[in-house]
Formats: sequence, structure tokens, C-alpha cells
Amino acid sequence: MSYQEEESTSNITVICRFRPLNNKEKEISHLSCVSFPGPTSVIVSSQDQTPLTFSFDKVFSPNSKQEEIYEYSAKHIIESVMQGFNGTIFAYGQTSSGKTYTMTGDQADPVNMGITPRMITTVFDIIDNASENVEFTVKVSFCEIYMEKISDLLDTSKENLKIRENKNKGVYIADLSETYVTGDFDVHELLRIGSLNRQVGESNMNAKSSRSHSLFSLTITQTNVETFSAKIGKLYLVDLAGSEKVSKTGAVGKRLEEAKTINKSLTTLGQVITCLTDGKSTHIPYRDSKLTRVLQDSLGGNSKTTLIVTCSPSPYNESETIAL
Ligand SMILES: Nc1ncnc2c1ncn2[C@@H]1O[C@H](COP(=O)(O)OP(=O)(O)OP(=O)(O)O)[C@@H](O)[C@H]1O
Repeated sequence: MSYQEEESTSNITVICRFRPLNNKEKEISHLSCVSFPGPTSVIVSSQDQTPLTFSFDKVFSPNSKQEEIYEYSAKHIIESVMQGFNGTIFAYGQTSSGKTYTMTGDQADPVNMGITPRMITTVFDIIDNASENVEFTVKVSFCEIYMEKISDLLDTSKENLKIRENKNKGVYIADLSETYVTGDFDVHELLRIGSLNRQVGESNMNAKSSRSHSLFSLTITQTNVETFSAKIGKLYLVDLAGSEKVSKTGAVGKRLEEAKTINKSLTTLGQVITCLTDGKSTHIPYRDSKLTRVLQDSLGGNSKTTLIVTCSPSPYNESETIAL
């Protein structure tokens, strides 16, 4: 996916976040291959070519805090979901670039907490402070897409679930469990349990690498008890499987097949986002992967999307950083 020198249209915000160098990278070199000339651009230096400048709606350096990322990427999405629209936040990047840290982080630590737990808390703060005329119901689903198969992370007996579409529900996953919740504690607990069920594997670059795309969703229905008018907003929080160069991750056999499937679905996501942002495409290839098909109603139309591209600042990963 390439996002160079382009402004995003209003419904899709693309930000880029660099994590600090990790110990393995420091052993190779303490130097970073990136510099930040301004809040919306990054320069990636390379040994072989002239430095390249990339522009995003916002670029976050390795010093950035979880709270800043949340404020910029997520707050406007919650407002939109509470008005009855759909919203999606993705983290996209190379293995070990900080996707899970950005999306989930340390749920128990207020400083290192990622976007998802912060959003959960905010949603229930808004509900608690809403007018008494409005009744809310909130339901949670959590699934993963692994090797193009959808499994329920909140009920592990449900595997290979099918995608369906009808006029009332739009595109949905048949039989996926939906758990009604009454407070943020319940949702944090479901997030914790579901995360433990996620497919992980070991690669050369990350001992607990996420090999699936995980999709955590909150559906919020608000009914005005005087007028009986209702609005429904759906929020998807998506932690994508790592994009990677197969040679570097040491993938063979099953891991190689995983990597190919992951890279194919990420390519489709890139194509869908490019079609949505260029404003010219008449055909959007949602059906080319399960991920984009499931998210069809949450990517196009009136929905709001933030794509967070996570990157390593190390020269060791410079070619992947440029490729993103
Ligand atoms: N911004 C950051 N600040 C501090 N530590 C970070 C940051 N981003 C990532 N890390 C740390 O780097 C390691 C790898 O991050 P993480 O697991 O989030 O990567 P990932 O992109 O989700 O990888 P994978 O695709 O393999 O699952 C973790 O130990 C994480 O805590």
C-alpha cells in the first residue's frame, strides 16, 4: 500500500506511527533511518537511493504517546458512531511494528493502554452522561480471519463462519456470537478473553506474531423513549496480521502459506482503500477478500475510517517501511 504525497478525502484518515528501536535492532545499529521534517511527513533515508519523503494526514514519531494516537485517530470516529454511523480503525504494518501495541496495548496500564480499551471507556462515559430520554443497548462481537476462514473469538466452537447479506442487516457474519453488555468492565473482559484465543505464531521477528486479522466490534443502538426514533452505529477495531517479507521472517511450510494469504488480503485492502480515496473508481473489489467483504458497510458510504500505518525506524526494516 502506498500513500505518498496525497491528501486523504474526508472519510478516511491515514496516519503513520513509528515505534522506538527495539533491542534487536539496536544490536545492528542505534541509528534510525527516518526523520520528521513536520507533523505530516517523514523522510526515509536509504543506503541505496536518495531519501524519500512520504506524507500522511499525520505522522507520529517514536516519542508519541498512546493518548496522542487515540486523540487523533479515534475521537472523531466515536462521535460519528454515536451519531449512528459506522466507523473503523485499522492498524496496518510489518510484523512487530506495533499494531497490537497501538490497538490494544497494556489494558491494565492507563499510560500504555491502546485505542480499543480507551474507546470502550469513552463509549460508556458518553452513555452514562447521555439524556435520560435515550436508552442504549451495546453488543460486542470478536472474530478473527485466519487463512480466509472466519472464527468466533468469543465462542471457539464456531469456526469457518459464512458471510451473508440482506436488506435489513447489510453484510454480516452468520452465527457470530453477539454479547450484550452493560458496562465497560464486561467489554474489557471480552476483549481480554478473545485476544487470548487469537492465532499467533513465532516468526524471526516477533515471538508472538499475530497471524490472523482480528475484528472487534461494538454495535450501539440508541432509542429515544419519547419519540421511539432509533439510531445504530457500529464500530470496528481491526488489528491486521503483519505484512512481511517472507525471506526475512524465515517462513516455510504452514507459515509460508499463512504469509501468502495474509499478503493477498492486505493487498486487497490496499486496493479497496485506494479506490475509496481516489474518488474515480466505479468498481471497489470488496469481494476479493473476506476482510474487505466483512467490512464493506464500514468502509464506504458515510462511514469514517482511520488507517494507522505502523512502522519500524530501523535501517534493517527500511525496505518494508518504504513499501508500506
Ligand atoms: N510505540 C511503541 N512504544 C513502545 N513499545 C512498542 C511500541 N510499539 C510496539 N512496541 C513493542 O514492540 C513489540 C512488538 O509490537 P507488537 O506486538 O504490537 O507488533 P505487531 O505489529 O502487532 O506484530 P505482529 O504483526 O507480529 O503481531 C511489543 O513488545 C510492543 O510492546
